[in-house]
Amino acid sequence: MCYFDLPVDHVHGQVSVNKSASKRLWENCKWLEMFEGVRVVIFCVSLSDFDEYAIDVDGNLVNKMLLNKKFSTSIVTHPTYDQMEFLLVLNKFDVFEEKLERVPLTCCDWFSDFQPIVSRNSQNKNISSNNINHSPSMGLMASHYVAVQFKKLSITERKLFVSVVKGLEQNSVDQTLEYAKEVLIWDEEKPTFNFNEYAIYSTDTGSNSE
Ligand SMILES: Nc1nc2c(ncn2[C@@H]2O[C@H](COP(=O)(O)OP(=O)(O)OP(=O)(O)O)[C@@H](O)[C@H]2O)c(=O)[nH]1
Repeated sequence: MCYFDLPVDHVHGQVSVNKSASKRLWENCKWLEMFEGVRVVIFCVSLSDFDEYAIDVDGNLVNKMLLNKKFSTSIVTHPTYDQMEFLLVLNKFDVFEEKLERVPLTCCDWFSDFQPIVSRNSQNKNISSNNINHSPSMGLMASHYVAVQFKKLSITERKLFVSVVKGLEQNSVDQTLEYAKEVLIWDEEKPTFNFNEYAIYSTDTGSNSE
């Protein structure tokens, strides 16, 4: 199992990709030096991990989403990332949607209290999620729920930004990288930012309180 962290060098307009094997991440902390000067960490998790299993560092078979949870918690609370913004990228949305038709999200212990309100319209994947006359799809409800679960992990006051992506679609990836740039701009303007104004327009899934 591997994780991607994408340090975005906003000043130089560069994005460097760092794919790290989780085992090495736990055993060797030299990689922390690579994050010097990085202002946003893009933490990538496959939504489709919820019913998959992997061997952890102790040799136990563990649900991949629970491993993501453990790893995410350790990253978010690590002092190295104290001053960095976090963007959680929930990848493989297409696989996730397809999988939800066969496997309930609740099969993962962490998501056991997921109770979507299912209407007939929400079954129809052809309906645009932007159409306010129709319920959101199961995929959207479930990805929103997963995002909130990750947000709840942050014991700090820090905001966790979330983007849902289909990694094989260029537009989808581009949108996420654009969002990462917006996060950096938000970070720069934070000291003069009007938070009340932001609350009105934000489509973000919210903070820990949600
Ligand atoms: N359908 C789909 N495939 C994807 C997406 N993102 C990555 N993949 C594919 O998934 C495969 C595994 O890629 P990664 O997730 O990068 O690799 P990995 O982490 O070693 O694999 P997993 O442990 O299975 O997640 C590759 O064939 C990718 O092309 C996505 O959003 N949708």
